[in-house]
Amino acid sequence: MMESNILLDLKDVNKVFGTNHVLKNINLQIERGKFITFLGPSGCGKTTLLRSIAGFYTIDQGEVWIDGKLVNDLPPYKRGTPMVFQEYALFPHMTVFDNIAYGLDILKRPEGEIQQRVEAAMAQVKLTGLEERYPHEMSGGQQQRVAMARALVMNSPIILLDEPLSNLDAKLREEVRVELRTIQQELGLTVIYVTHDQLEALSMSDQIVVFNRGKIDQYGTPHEIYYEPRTQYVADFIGTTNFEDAKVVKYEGGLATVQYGQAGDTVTIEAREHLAVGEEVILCVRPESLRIEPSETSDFHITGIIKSSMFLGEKQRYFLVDEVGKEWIVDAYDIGKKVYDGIVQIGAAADKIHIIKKNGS
Ligand SMILES: Nc1ncnc2c1ncn2[C@@H]1O[C@H](COP(=O)(O)OP(=O)(O)OP(=O)(O)O)[C@@H](O)[C@H]1O
Repeated sequence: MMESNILLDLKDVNKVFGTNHVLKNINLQIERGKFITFLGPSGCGKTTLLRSIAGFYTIDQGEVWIDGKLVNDLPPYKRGTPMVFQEYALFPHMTVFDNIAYGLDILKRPEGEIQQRVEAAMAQVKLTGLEERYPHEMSGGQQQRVAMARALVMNSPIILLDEPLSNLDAKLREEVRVELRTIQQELGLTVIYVTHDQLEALSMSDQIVVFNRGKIDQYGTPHEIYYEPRTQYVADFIGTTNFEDAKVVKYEGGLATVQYGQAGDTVTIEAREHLAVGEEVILCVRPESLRIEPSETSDFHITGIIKSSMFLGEKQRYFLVDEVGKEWIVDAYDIGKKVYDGIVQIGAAADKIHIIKKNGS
């Protein structure tokens, strides 16, 4: 029989704490060898789902399948889904070797087997030779490798990481991020990573699951999540987006002509979902897709006054207030800190505008 590529299959998973319905009909399939991120603000249910997969919580309804097996009734240690927490939860008083051997010790595996498996795991994460070190004698990146080795030694099909980098400073975080992604790719591991940090999610993942109050709003590649958000919630949560209400006046062959703004201007945009004439939609435009004083007539344009600007290192961010008093954010990368006086136009090409259905979220 061919091995299925789906390693984790969640079917209609529901979890309730008292009167708090924390997970609402979660359906999700995760492929082998992928780096998956659960992304969303605090309290949206990411950790609850991770713990439900690991078996620390019993779900109220639904099914959790791991590697073709229904695991609803299995305790955590029989699921093969170790979790790595903040600061990797290494035991500070134990050597690296003992930290990695811990899970096998608990299972009372024979000495020789433990020795051999720990050495193999240490070689996989390139830590051979550091067996006798203590966690505090290692860099953040090395500690992350120990945490991974601890999961690898158990031959786990999935490794679950709950905000493992949240206590590190910005520079170390970035270093460890790269480290983690490298190990995952080199060893073809399946990793589920929980974070509320969108940059972390965008930069590390094969697929991102965006949570919105206990539901999945979108499951897609970082590129899809960023450029083709399915709901206003996703567009708003990931990066910065300008929104404009519009109405569909024509829809034909996947092209929607929409009317927007005070003067009733129109723009024709490729639409991924079927739209009806008369339907209310929201246009999403990223700050980097807008130009101030666009040289040629752009497909989409807004008139207003630049109220302020902000230096952000690689770019200058401008805040424009349009004719109805709404604020627009425009990022300029190439013009230095130019001062604009009086009425200006900002514009974007039609292919930089994304349409979302108004009832999307
Ligand atoms: N053991 C528990 N008992 C009761 N309520 C809980 C428990 N664990 C979580 N909750 C509640 O479930 C909801 C989701 O919490 P969860 O920790 O899953 O969110 P999260 O998205 O991981 O957020 P954070 O990033 O803050 O951990 C919250 O309202 C929380 O208060």
